[in-house]
Amino acid sequence: MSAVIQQQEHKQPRYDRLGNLAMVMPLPQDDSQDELQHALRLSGILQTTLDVSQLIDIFAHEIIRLVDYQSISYTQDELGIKHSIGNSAAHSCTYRLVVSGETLGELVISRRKKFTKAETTLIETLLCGLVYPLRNALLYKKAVEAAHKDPLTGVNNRASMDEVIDREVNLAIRHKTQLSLLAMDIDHFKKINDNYGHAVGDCVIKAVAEAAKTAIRSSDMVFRYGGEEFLILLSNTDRDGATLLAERLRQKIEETCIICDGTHVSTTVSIGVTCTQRDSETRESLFARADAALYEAKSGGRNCCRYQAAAE
Ligand SMILES: Nc1nc2c(ncn2[C@@H]2O[C@H](COP(=O)(O)OP(=O)(O)OP(=O)(O)O)[C@@H](O)[C@H]2O)c(=O)[nH]1
Repeated sequence: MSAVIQQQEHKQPRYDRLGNLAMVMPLPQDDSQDELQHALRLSGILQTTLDVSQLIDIFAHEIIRLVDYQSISYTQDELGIKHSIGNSAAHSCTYRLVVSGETLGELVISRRKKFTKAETTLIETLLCGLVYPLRNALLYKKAVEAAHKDPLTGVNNRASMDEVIDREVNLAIRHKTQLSLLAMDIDHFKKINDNYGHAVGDCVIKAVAEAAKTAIRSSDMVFRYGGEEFLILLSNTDRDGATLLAERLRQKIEETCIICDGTHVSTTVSIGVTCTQRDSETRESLFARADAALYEAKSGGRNCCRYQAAAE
């Protein structure tokens, strides 16, 4: 196994106090104008997208003409971004990208041959062309995520459900697969608020969301649809699969001891289940059946799951 040699570790590009691009990195006396031109040109090309992965792809594609490398990988932990191009090699330069005190992530460039001083200087100058477009792309990604996420639980919000449901129903009809919908509601949640206070109520909502997130596959989606109501969309899942998952989730929540600021709380949920059955299926028909099934579960004593099929 070959050792990875950190040729530059956690090297941060420097900026003047105004964040002036031309002043970002100290340029060598020779060829400095050329390098600056490359960075400015690169920056212009990179301004054309707000997609982080695409940005790294363009950066990688552009710099290969100037610096030979085997791989480039970019990681941004906060947004869970990991994007790699090529296979990593023995020698690497690692850069922690920082703008105005804000960390944008880490970029690693590697190759079999050691990088020369002139090459690392060039890479650092080129990175100046990347950081501002990258910061804009990350800000955009954060804003888009915030618009689609419920701030309390981190799961998708109602607006997000409204955006995806039609597409998912249409896909299921077109591909003749089954889409299942679970409507899950916390039982007697008002009592939890009344007995323990809203902070504990919020903590219970978070715990239920977490249980739902961990119970589903990565292709499935959880949405907080109302105060203590969640919708779960299961693609490629038929009645048997959906009722099995619903029952497993119900049991898991029943068995979980939720600890909120030292207070131990237990709770249960009722779940209504339905799935797409015919080509005329719409979001309205699916929602109506999931709702009716949830109502049946509530009136059937709560802490249970019910399935509602489409009328013949
Ligand atoms: N803590 C907290 N409470 C919320 C939130 N959203 C809604 N609620 C409360 O959730 C409660 C829901 O009460 P109900 O609709 O009567 O339902 P329930 O008590 O769960 O009764 P069943 O659904 O019939 O089992 C209300 O008291 C709302 O104020 C929230 O974000 N946080």
